[in-house]
Amino acid sequence: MTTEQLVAQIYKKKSFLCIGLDTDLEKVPSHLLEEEDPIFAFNKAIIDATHDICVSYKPNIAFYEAYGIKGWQALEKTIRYLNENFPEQFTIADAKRGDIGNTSTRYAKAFLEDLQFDSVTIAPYMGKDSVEPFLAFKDKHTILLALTSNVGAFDFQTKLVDGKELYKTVLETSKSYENSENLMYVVGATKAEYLKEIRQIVPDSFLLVPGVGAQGGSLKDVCENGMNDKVGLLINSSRGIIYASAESDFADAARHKALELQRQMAELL
Ligand SMILES: O=C(O)c1cc(=O)[nH]c(=O)n1[C@@H]1O[C@H](COP(=O)(O)O)[C@@H](O)[C@H]1O
Repeated sequence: MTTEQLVAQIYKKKSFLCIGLDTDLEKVPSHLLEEEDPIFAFNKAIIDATHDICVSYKPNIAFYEAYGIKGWQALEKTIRYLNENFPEQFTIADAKRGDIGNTSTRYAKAFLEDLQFDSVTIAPYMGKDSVEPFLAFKDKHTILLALTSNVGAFDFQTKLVDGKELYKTVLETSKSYENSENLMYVVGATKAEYLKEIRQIVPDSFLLVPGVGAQGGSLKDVCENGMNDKVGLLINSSRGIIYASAESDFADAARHKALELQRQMAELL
């Protein structure tokens, strides 16, 4: 999917919501555990109930890998279901990969070519040759961790290196990578006060902003500081939406929570 197509969807739906499919069998309604593939059954119900009010889905790969081959099969079914039925959705493999070049090439092939995700999250720590293999895919997007939502972000990301915060160096340096137009960045919603400065470095890039809902980030603060003239934001919420209820009404409850966020987004557009 191109960035222009993503922007068009955002204006059409008046939504820049990304729903996180962090599917945990300890949290899904117990009646689903009788299904042949409970993870996929849960994801499908959530997608069917919310696809018209969000523009993106982000399965976090850890939640699938944790169930071995069955988890991977559920991930495959989920991305295939999305691509076949809702091709307008921007899909994110939240895998946080990145390795020496030839290994990154295999990760990129797995998520962008084999599974056909639109994008994948990448850790920048290993630098240029670990990121560029992902950027080589046309109309696919590499979402680089810049300033993350967790407390550990202060261990390295905000530390001064040669007089500059490390996350700023990540933003600036990555702009010189080949095919850097395919870059997006992760900035946690809990770090909204940093967004104005981040926008000075990457005014046009899309930012994936997780951390509203369960982690306490504010949608309003993120939009005030981080929105650009093409919106430029994808706001992710996972637990706050998908686990709104653990009963048989879970999909309706998820829709209700997603709708609350979408309505706030529509007002901010
Ligand atoms: O890359 C991410 O998506 C990510 C980066 C970050 O800084 N913080 C963060 O929470 N995430 C992911 O975003 C999701 C947030 O989930 P909730 O806190 O349940 O909304 C999880 O899948 C996290 O792994």
